[in-house]
Amino acid sequence: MMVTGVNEKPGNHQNEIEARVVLSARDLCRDFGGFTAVNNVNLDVHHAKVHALIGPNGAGKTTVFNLLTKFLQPTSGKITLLDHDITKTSPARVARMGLVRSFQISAIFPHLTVLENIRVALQRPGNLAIQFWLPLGKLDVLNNRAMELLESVGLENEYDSQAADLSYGRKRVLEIATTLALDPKVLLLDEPMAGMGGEDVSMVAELIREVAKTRAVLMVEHNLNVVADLCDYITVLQRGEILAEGDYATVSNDERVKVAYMGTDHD
Ligand SMILES: Nc1ncnc2c1ncn2[C@@H]1O[C@H](COP(=O)(O)OP(=O)(O)OP(=O)(O)O)[C@@H](O)[C@H]1O
Repeated sequence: MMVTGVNEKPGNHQNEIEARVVLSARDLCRDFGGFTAVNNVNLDVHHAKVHALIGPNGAGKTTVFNLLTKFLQPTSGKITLLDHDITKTSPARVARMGLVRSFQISAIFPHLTVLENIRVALQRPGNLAIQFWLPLGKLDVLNNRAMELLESVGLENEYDSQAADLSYGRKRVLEIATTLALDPKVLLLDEPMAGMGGEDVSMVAELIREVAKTRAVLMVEHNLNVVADLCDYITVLQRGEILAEGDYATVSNDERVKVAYMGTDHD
């Protein structure tokens, strides 16, 4: 029998963690010269949820990503990560704090093996767990951790293959695995399904679903079937502003969204 304290309500703590906002933007604006690319955007990204940022070309999605990861400074507004104000923090520091962005396939080394790619990622600056072990000469720890990571994404059988020889979808899985080496609290994915066929889309969607069990995922995605299937919450941008937000049913039934983005023929 499970014993609980008088004041404890089983499940409440878990609910609190799951409801937790880990990344937020308030009144985020970015001008380029006289042009406002992002205008008063407010976002709350929650732990253990998949949040999509969608919108037509030029809506400001990439600029929002660049602002959140600090590759761009906002003209005004505030960004908070895990209750810390990161509005003026450097990109390297926000990455160390747990906000990690995945850059599609170009981020992997094609002539290294799958395992070597993960080892490189594990040895990146900021990966304190591994730096702690290496001076002790425990290189096996690195290999073990790399294999664990490969198992967690289903690439363990390809550990000795050259990354260049992987299928397109598996290259994407490997790339996401390299970002997991940093143990992000918030993972930003820029069009993770770009250029992929159906089977690969299912494989990567499954991985994202798994990854989001223990962290927040914010993704820019054009494939609306993926968004419908995978994402808990959707923010629709248009001309730098939030046009609509909510779950897929809410945004896909919004007349303004139908007109501006989806077209009325999308089911
Ligand atoms: N460095 C820049 N200088 C000037 N204008 C820029 C700059 N970066 C983006 N813009 C403009 O800001 C607007 C938003 O661009 P952004 O790339 O964020 O849109 P997006 O939603 O990511 O589009 P896409 O889906 O085509 O990638 C566009 O009109 C773009 O031309």
